[in-house]
This record gives sequence, C-alpha cells and structure tokens, in this order.
Amino acid sequence: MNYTDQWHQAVLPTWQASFDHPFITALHDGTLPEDTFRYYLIQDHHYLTAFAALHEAIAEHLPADQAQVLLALNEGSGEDTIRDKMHAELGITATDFATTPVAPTAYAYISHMYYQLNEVNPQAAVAGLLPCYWLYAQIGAHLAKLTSPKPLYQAFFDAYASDDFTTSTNQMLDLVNQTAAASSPDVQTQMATAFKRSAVYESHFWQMAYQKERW
Ligand SMILES: Cc1ncc(CN)c(N)n1
Repeated sequence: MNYTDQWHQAVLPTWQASFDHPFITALHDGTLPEDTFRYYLIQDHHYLTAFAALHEAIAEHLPADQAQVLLALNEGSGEDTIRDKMHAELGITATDFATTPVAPTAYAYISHMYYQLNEVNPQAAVAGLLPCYWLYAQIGAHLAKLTSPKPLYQAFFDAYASDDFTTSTNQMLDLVNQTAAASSPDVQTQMATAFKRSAVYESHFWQMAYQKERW
C-alpha cells in the first residue's frame, strides 16, 4: 500500500465524518440555508487565499521538479472560476471578503498549515495540503452523481467531480507519495501527522460553517 493510502486508512472515521456531516447532507438534499452556504464561501475564500500562498511558499523549499508540479497545481484546478460564479450568484462582493474576519476554525486550519512549513518541514507541509484536494475530489465523485435539487449546490459537487479537479488530485497524490518515498521514516511520520491534522480540520470546517462560528 502506498503512503497516502496508509494515512487515509488511519483517518477513515475522521474522513467519513466529513461525508456524513449535516452541512454536506443538507447541501446534497438542497435544504442548506443559502446564508449558511454564503458564510462557508466567504470563509473558504479566506482559506483558499492562504492555500494558494502556501503552494508558493512551500515550492521555494522543494527540489525544482517537485516545486514545478506544486506551482502548476496552484494555477490549474479550475476552482477559482467556479467560485467566482457562486460568489456572483449569491451577491458576495470583495467588500464582504474584506470585512469578514477569518473565523476561528479557518484560522486554526491555516495556522496549522503554516506551522507545518515553518516549524516542521516542507515535506510535512506538502502532506498537509493533500486532504484539501483528496477529500473534496472524493466528496464530489460520490455526491455529484446523486444530484442535489438545488442547481447551485449541484454545481458545487460537479466542480469537485470534474476531470480538472480529479487530475489535480491525482498529481498531488503522486507528488506526496514521491516526497514520502524520498524521506526518512521520521519525516514520513511527520507527514502522516500533518495529513491527519488537516483531515481533522476539514471535518471541523463543515461544522464551523454549519454553526456560523464566530470569535
Ligand atoms: C476547507 C477546504 N478544503 C478543501 C477545499 C478544496 N480545494 C476547499 N475549497 N476548502
């Protein structure tokens, strides 16, 4: 079994908690209040801004060929275009982003990823990015085919079931497995820990949005 499958096996209950979260089930059956989705999109914009910056920062510490893959991934998943359409549909503006503080869980997740880079090592930081790709690709693949009655929510699942996002996820999986294979056992353990913590934060992120968490 490759490294990422081992780490995935080790976090299965946490991973499943995201699939079963009421935010996801309500998105799927169309009952999620629009203002809850709006809250999610604004927080996720904060998260994705930091996530893109992290790709750049981590790439500076990787061997050139791996850095190139990470930078290309940062350009190419197509997520921004879909999000722009959703923001427009819900009337979310640049002012909303600027005036809405990053909520505690989003702040903690972003801080965790920077901690991996600044206090652990770039390998752990790369592993910490993976659940963001992989979990959403799996949720998209699973739920897009079940069809939400609300087109906006269906578009969310479709985006993550798309060929572009699946390809990006597979490239990220390859990058993380190659990085792990070239690392010492101690670093592999640090990578597994970073992956696990990101998976935990992914499940908490739905809850943050569901309860519209505030400071
Ligand atoms: C919190 C979070 N995790 C993952 C994804 C998918 N890139 C996302 N948009 N937001």
